[in-house]
Amino acid sequence: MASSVLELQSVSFVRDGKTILDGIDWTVTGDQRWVVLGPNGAGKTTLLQLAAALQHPSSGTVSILDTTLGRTDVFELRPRIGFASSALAKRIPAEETVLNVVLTAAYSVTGRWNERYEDIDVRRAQRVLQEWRLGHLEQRRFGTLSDGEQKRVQIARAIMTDPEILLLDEPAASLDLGAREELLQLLAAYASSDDAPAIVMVTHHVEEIPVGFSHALLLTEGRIAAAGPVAEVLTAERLGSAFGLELEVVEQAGRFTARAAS
Ligand SMILES: Nc1ncnc2c1ncn2[C@@H]1O[C@H](COP(=O)(O)OP(=O)(O)OP(=O)(O)O)[C@@H](O)[C@H]1O
Repeated sequence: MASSVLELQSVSFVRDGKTILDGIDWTVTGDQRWVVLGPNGAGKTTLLQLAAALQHPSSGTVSILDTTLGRTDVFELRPRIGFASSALAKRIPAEETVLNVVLTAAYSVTGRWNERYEDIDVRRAQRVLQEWRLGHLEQRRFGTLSDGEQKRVQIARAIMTDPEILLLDEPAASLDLGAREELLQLLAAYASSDDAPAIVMVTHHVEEIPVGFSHALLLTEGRIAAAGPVAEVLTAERLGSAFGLELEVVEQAGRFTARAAS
């Protein structure tokens, strides 16, 4: 079995007297691709922020890539973690070129300013852009891209540093059908490659789970309702209970759909 890249033990997260996460025990190994699902406010984004070393737990331990939060320099740890979220994307300057948005990841900053980049970084950024079907856009300003293109740039940026774990917060949110399907195809291809890192993706919709994702975690009111292989977790009963309605869930060729039971 692959070794763990993320391990949460008895983790709770409290803010302003509100318990946002409670008693979370969760292990992710290098060969796993997880989807995290749950109703609005369940704590999914908070969970991802702990995994990204952007927050510390109120109690319990969070170990990321064999280092324990609170006992490590997060500035050394963060470049080993790929993270993409719409909150992070809002900090990307609209006038920055696509190539620079990806290149700056090498230094974990969101604008280009005065860093010097090696040719090898530029070549890697160009290769990653090609892989995410963005090669023709490398000199375009980030702010002029479509939502679908911007989402792909965010992922390209997150994987630029060759991370050991990739965390994606709602990568397909707000995309139209074509852009969503293109992104899911790219994510499925990336997730299936041998050298891909562990992946954790937060989403609201089972329709947004790429083919090949192996595990699912269902979060409700800050607690784990179910966690394990997708076939065991993404059942009508478990999803219905998490979202509080009777559901029909269909799996076909590795993709899922869910709707209210008639
Ligand atoms: N800093 C904070 N202080 C107080 N409450 C917070 C803080 N951050 C998050 N919360 C609350 O914690 C809960 C969980 O938030 P979180 O964003 O993690 O949930 P989520 O599952 O990602 O939600 P959504 O699906 O709506 O994006 C929400 O009720 C939110 O309002």
